[in-house]
Amino acid sequence: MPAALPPLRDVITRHGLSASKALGQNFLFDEQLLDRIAAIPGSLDGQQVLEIGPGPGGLTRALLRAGAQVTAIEMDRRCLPALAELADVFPGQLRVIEGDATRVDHGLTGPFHVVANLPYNVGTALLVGWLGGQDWPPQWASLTLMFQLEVAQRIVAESGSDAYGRLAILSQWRCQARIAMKVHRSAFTPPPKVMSAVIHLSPAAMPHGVSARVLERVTEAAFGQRRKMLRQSLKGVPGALAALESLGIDPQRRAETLRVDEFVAIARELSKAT
Ligand SMILES: C[S@@+](CC[C@H](N)C(=O)[O-])C[C@H]1O[C@@H](n2cnc3c(N)ncnc32)[C@H](O)[C@@H]1O
Repeated sequence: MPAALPPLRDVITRHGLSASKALGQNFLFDEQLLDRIAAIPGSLDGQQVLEIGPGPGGLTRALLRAGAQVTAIEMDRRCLPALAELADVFPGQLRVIEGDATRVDHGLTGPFHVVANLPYNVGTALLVGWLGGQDWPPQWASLTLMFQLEVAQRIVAESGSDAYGRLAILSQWRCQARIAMKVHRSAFTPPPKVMSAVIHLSPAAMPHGVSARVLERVTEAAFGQRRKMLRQSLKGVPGALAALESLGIDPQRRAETLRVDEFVAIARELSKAT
């Protein structure tokens, strides 16, 4: 059992880690809450975990306590001494990479879980990156990510709702996506203006014969003009109107009324031609 760790507030004070707004820093100090987040992917004992933005290491501690082998990417070099202390307490379990997670290579091979209290300014871009690409199943075994509640609701939204759009389709067409936990703004230091939620995604079977790139193109066009009828919004996508006709999808419908499987069917028709 590792030595007792100092309270996170002391770590912040000792290392002078005043929260930077530019780096999206809202820290979590409640260790019970952090342990509950680390438990969302299931047992992490001996599993590889990629953490983005460990900051002073609150969530990192919880992952290490759960027995994970953690690779953590942090952009703020002020946090590195605090993370080095954590690495000493959990020998051989923590590897820290200094850099921008949207650019650096994590170097992980084999399946890994992603667990992160993401910086809000880069969270959606990272998620879209993890969800993309033709290779499926992906390298990651699950994604457990903190988002603003409003973004989390867009990820799990069903067709017909205001939150439904591109992010819902990219998240749901070959993943199981759910909101695992809502987190009150007061849990963070400093508290952000909005509520948060942890989403959990795990890879599901990839629908047959569908190009991920084509699906992305179709959803981008359809939701680029979400209030317009499909016959208007999809006009610029070659073959899309013919695909609607052959699938019996009324071109007078609007994007937000189409279910995920209907978007997948359109992309499959178009993928035949590419
Ligand atoms: C919301 S804070 C979370 C901190 C800590 N994980 C916690 O739960 O208390 C986001 C963290 O991501 C870091 N960060 C911001 N942009 C980053 C980027 N592009 N790549 C890596 N880390 C980044 C920030 O410095 C900060 O430590």
